[in-house]
Amino acid sequence: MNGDRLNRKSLNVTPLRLQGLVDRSIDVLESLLQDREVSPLDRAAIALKILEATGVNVRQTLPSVNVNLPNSPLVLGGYVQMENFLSPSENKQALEIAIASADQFVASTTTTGAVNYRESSILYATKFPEYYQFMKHRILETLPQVLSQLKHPPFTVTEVEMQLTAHHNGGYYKIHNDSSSAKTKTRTITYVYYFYDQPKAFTGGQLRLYETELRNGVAYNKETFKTIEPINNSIVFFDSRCKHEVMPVSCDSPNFKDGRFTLNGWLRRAED
Ligand SMILES: O=C(O)CCC(=O)C(=O)O
Ligand SMILES: [Fe+2]
Repeated sequence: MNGDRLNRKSLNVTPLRLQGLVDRSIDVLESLLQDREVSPLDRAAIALKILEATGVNVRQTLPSVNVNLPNSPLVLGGYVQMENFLSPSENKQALEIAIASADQFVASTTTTGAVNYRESSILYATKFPEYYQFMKHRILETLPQVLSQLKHPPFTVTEVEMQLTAHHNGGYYKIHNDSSSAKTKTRTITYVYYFYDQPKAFTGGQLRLYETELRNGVAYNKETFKTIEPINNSIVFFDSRCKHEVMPVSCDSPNFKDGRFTLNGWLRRAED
């Protein structure tokens, strides 16, 4: 039906009846807005419609708020990079742990089980409990600043996952995000701390962070990306839903100590 012709006259509605309808409609919307059984996204959509009907331009009024408004998919791609994250001796200690535990690394896998998707080896944090605790505290004390720079809402961290990952000659990790399986969906922020022996013996190994569009909770990477150099003693934080990739590593040295190492992991929130 043509909206212009849908007016009070053509429906033959009295002003009083119309006012009653408007009042009841507002009541329905108001109760939906407060109904916890209605998903936050649906409530946001209702709130947006009401605001738009009242003439408030939300996109103009709240340009810096990182909310997933209907019709405007959330785009991720921001990151925080900090250089000289640890003291020189703490940085050296990470390399010492990696070297001393060289025979305890295991081949990495992916949650989807995809083959030829990733080439690296991992040392689980249970093998370095003291350093895990130390690093966990450093990360948690940095988090408020990181979240504010990422414009990410604060959340309660329920777990800090950590592993020590080594990429040697031919190592890589193709495009993925860190939170798209049932087991990983509460991963919220990814961190990657880079370290290696100097002089640096490898080339490549950059982190590519793709602009990522979230539509109905599914992440799609765009063509555009930022390139992050894995600088010794630097750390990078980003939203775990953001798509990323580790570019191939080339290294002439056959020595384990000459690899590209990371202490990397994820800050988890509680289940919804
Ligand atoms: O090593 C990096 O730069 C990123 C590692 C990564 O993406 C991961 O372990 O999930
Ligand atoms: Fe990742």
